[in-house]
Amino acid sequence: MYLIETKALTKTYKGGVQALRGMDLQVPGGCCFGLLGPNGAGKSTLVKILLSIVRPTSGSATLRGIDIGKAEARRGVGYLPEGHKFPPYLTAEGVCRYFGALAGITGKELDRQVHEKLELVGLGDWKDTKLKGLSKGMAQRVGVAQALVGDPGIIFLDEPTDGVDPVARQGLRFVIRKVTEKGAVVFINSHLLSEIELLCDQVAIVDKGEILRQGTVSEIVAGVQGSKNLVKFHTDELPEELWSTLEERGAERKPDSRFVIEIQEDAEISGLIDELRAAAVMIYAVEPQRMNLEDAFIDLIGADRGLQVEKREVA
Ligand SMILES: Nc1ncnc2c1ncn2[C@@H]1O[C@H](COP(=O)(O)OP(=O)(O)OP(=O)(O)O)[C@@H](O)[C@H]1O
Repeated sequence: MYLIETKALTKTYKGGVQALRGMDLQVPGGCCFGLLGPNGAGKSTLVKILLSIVRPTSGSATLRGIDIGKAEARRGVGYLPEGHKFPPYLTAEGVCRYFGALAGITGKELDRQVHEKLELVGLGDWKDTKLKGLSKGMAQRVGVAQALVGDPGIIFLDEPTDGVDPVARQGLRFVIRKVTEKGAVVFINSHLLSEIELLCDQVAIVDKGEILRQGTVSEIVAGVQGSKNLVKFHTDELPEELWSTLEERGAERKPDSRFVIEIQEDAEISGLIDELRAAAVMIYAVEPQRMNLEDAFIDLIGADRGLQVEKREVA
């Protein structure tokens, strides 16, 4: 059973905007799932439908196998909205208590949950501070903590690292991993591709209300049109004769005694190293130049919009 599943989900807003055009999505448990797409792609609409904030026009969706039309589907669901505005007069603890109580948690269990989740996001010492006295990144961590109170099995986080500094961001990655290890799904909406690349086991790229591709980051990156397997070498100056043979095979000189060459298989790297060493050339570094999620995203969205997209240059 998938923890989140949608079938042919569509949404046409009043005025005729088709925000979703038949979305089929399956998200298993124990995974961090990233939803990526440009502005207006339909990401928030999808999350709002799953949380019953917006009604779909057609199609169906389930959370833990329960139809989203039933209130029961939302039991055990945590949510951090984008740009949340929790009352500034509440303390960090107050926010977590408020949302924990709304989820039906009471008494000692609420005390335990609130304490545990604030510690988890590194705000145990700030529990009595009012939100207006916390930095943006700290308030965001309070938002993550409240979404985790009650140990929900499905957690939606909209732009969770917005305003969070790099050290705290790493802390949040640790928190998310801990949660998914226990079998929960963390569903992330983010514009930060590098963050999604670090965090998510599964990614879906959406545009104009449709999923263009879904899979692991490496599966999505492997599908980039015209993606090349490039390797960058950093060596001593090459003898001219050797350079000529490499150039004939498509090698390209780069600054500071570096060159880049396309290979078909990783096994070719050893052969190249042997050739360089046979000519007594010192090798300082060999770096495969992998495409990243941003390249894949730009490639897919560009193709979807009929744009010619320049591939990233290897420096
Ligand atoms: N309440 C609404 N009424 C009419 N149109 C809407 C409404 N909400 C969203 N839309 C439109 O639906 C489309 C999808 O919007 P949505 O907010 O779901 O996209 P998004 O991918 O979350 O975008 P962003 O990254 O900018 O938040 C857009 O064209 C948007 O203008």
